[in-house]
Amino acid sequence: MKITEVTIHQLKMKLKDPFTTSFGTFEHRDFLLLEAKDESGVTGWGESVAFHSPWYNEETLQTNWHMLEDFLIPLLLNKAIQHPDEVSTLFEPIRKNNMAKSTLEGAVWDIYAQLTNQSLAQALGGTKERIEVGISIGIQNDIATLVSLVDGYVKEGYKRIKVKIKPGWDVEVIRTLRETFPTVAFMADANSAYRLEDVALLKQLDAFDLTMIEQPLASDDIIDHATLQKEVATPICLDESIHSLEDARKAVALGSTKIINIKIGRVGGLTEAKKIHDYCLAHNIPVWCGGMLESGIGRAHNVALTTLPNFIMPGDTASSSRYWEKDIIDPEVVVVDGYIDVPKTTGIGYTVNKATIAAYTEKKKTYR
Ligand SMILES: O=C(O)CCC(=O)C1=CC=C[C@@H](O)[C@@H]1C(=O)O
Ligand SMILES: [Mg+2]
Repeated sequence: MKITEVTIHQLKMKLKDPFTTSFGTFEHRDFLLLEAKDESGVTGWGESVAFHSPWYNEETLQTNWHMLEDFLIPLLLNKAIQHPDEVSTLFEPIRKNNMAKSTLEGAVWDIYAQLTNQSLAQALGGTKERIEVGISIGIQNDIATLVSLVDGYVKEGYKRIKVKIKPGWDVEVIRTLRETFPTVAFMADANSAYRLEDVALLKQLDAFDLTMIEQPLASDDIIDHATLQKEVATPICLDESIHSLEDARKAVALGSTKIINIKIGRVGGLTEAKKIHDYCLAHNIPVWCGGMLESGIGRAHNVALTTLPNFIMPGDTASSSRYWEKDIIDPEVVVVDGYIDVPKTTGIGYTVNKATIAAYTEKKKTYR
């Protein structure tokens, strides 16, 4: 297999619901799509999950475009490879920049699956025919609004509801949700909003039977999470702290985490994501697939990854219609009663709608 052409598309898509983070509120999702062609003309697609500003990690659309154009595409273009696993090996001389790496590697996996007449799920070794998913709800202006949103999603059939917490928006919010929805599976994502000194407050959350608390402490920490896990009963799940198999190994060895949120872009691609999955399976650490407000292409990659056996907790891969008036794939990703049927067709399993992509594209560039 030889990649002979790459096109980077920069898109802006309006979010149906504004997305509030520590950095502010986003009305739109800006992102890169990467379209790669091999020498036989087979086309594969990848998606950069980097945001337009470095609030989640140090990468942005612009750093991704720079890394792809000046380093990663030149390393791969016209290079004969046998398997997508070789892409991350080719990229080893490049430090970090995992989201940029994942963008190109994902397109190669899509091409490889088509060339071997497999779905991406099959190419990864996945066997599930449907995957169970949850939904992530951002911080709301008041608790009544949050309760109403949760009620709607529970009625839609989502089996797990993820809510954000931060100092001042935590114990009372979770208490109200638990009192209103006694049996719903709730988890809380703190996005590093707390410190080890907040242990007494975080222990109060033990009363509400959360399935996990995601990333309570610093985004580059493993040590303090181990100390915290000894103090709280609720399982800690790491997201931002885990960038590689090595990070996962150390976090598991230290007892810093009982669950890992795997995000393909954060860990540098599907090959590394599979290695982390396999390691966690061998060490009885359940994993689930996190979300990054992806378009249909990133969503399709998440669906395929989630078919691996140790993805035993519902992930954040909600339906396309949760985010977009019109997604860029046909059919869109649809959640029915908390499940997504896994496509059986080759590659990512959804048709990429180039006309819709063009409608959202602000700029693009082709490399040969
Ligand atoms: O894609 C989705 O719907 C999940 C989005 C989501 O919860 C997150 C995306 C990026 C950073 C965080 O805010 C949060 C997460 O940490 O998982
Ligand atoms: Mg998270």
